[in-house]
Amino acid sequence: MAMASLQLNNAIAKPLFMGMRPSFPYKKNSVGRIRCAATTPSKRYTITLLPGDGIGPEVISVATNVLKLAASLEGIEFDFQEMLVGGAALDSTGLPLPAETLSAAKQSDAVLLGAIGGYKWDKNEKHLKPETGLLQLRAGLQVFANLRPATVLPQLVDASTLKKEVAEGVDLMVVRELTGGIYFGKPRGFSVNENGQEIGFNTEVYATHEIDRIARVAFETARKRRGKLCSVDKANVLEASIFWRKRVMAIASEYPDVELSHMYVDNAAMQLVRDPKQFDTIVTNNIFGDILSDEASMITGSIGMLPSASLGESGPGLFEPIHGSAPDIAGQDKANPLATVLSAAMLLKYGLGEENAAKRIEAAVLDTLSRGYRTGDIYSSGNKLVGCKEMGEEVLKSVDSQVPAPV
Ligand SMILES: NC(=O)C1=CN([C@@H]2O[C@H](COP(=O)(O)OP(=O)(O)OC[C@H]3O[C@@H](n4cnc5c(N)ncnc54)[C@H](O)[C@@H]3O)[C@@H](O)[C@H]2O)C=CC1
Ligand SMILES: CC(C)CC(=O)C(=O)O
Ligand SMILES: [Mg+2]
Repeated sequence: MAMASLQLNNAIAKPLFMGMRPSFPYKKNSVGRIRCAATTPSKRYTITLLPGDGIGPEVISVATNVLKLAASLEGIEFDFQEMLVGGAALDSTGLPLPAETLSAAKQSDAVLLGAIGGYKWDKNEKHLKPETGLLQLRAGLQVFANLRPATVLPQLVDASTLKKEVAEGVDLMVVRELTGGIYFGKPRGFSVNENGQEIGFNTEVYATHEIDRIARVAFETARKRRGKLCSVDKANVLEASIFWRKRVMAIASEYPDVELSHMYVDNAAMQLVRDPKQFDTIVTNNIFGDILSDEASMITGSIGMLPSASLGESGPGLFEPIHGSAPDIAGQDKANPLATVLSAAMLLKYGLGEENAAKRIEAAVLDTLSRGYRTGDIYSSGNKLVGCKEMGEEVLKSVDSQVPAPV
């Protein structure tokens, strides 16, 4: 648990995911030409692995190998404990988040998750859905700040669905509130209204402290980036958004150096594809952040490229790709593992404070892409089409061959 309580401070004290920026100063070299000398292992961390469902186990297997190798080159060792979550946990234990999984996660230094969910469990009652297990995990770890960086890598400009001149150079960060809002609000449920009609309902609710703490994370994040924060809400319609905006404006007085703007979520969805370069840091609630980050991922080429870090005030962070279990491609070796590999880099950097090992992974991903390897979701002609496993093997080769990144 050594570094765990430092996570949020660490995350907001440093430029978030600067390593993904095209200007990242790493030394690219041909695979196999240079072999880094391993240092003597001196640090040991416990990592809880939660592969989950669908493509989850495929991408976790790749990311774990990359994590191990990159860390070992920095003298870091891991004790991995693999636990059940989601549909896999339901099938084995009858619960989407068994108590022993949460307990193991809480006691570890960081948690790396693949994805949960699948057709098999879609008709389950709410409390027996894989998704409920994920929400319980996030709430149980109290990881309220979900950082989702969307960076268009120079190697992948052609993979973007947007025109080159629109996509090129995009580097934004979505700061999503993760443990409140409509995904958790009460009352919720099914009922019958006064006309005898069946209804389903949820509640979007935020308390002062929930908005204040995510706003502070977002202001700190923006301060370390390009100093611009856009708060996205629906304050023209929703009381919860009117309150959100009021609190964000109140917290803004603590950050006079950060330029704050506000945008309605429908406009934000449109602006993201019209002119994404206008955004630096976006702060928004749980559901809007979920949706807008999926949209932002496509600017970068694929949802298979976007990592995330979920951090709290103390305790281990949760690191996961932003995508789901992709049942349509599960078990076919088609998944892009890079979002999970990059989530492992975020784990090292923000979860453990092991920035050099994180840089090794980020540099290896860039190197692998520079060498032309592409999974189907980011493929464009002239490149080498590979599956999930082969992409993982190529990233490992790049990790193995890198000059250590500068501190
Ligand atoms: N954090 C999590 O574990 C999440 C779980 N889910 C769950 O996942 C299941 C499927 O949900 P969907 O709405 O289909 O979202 P999804 O993100 O799983 O898939 C959407 C589309 O993107 C593709 N895709 C996703 N990840 C990819 C990757 N790494 N490489 C290549 N292609 C990739 C899929 O093949 C699919 O066509 C559902 O049960 C859902 O509840 C959804 C989102 C997040
Ligand atoms: C599966 C949901 C619980 C959440 C989701 O889609 C996400 O966090 O990206
Ligand atoms: Mg989502």
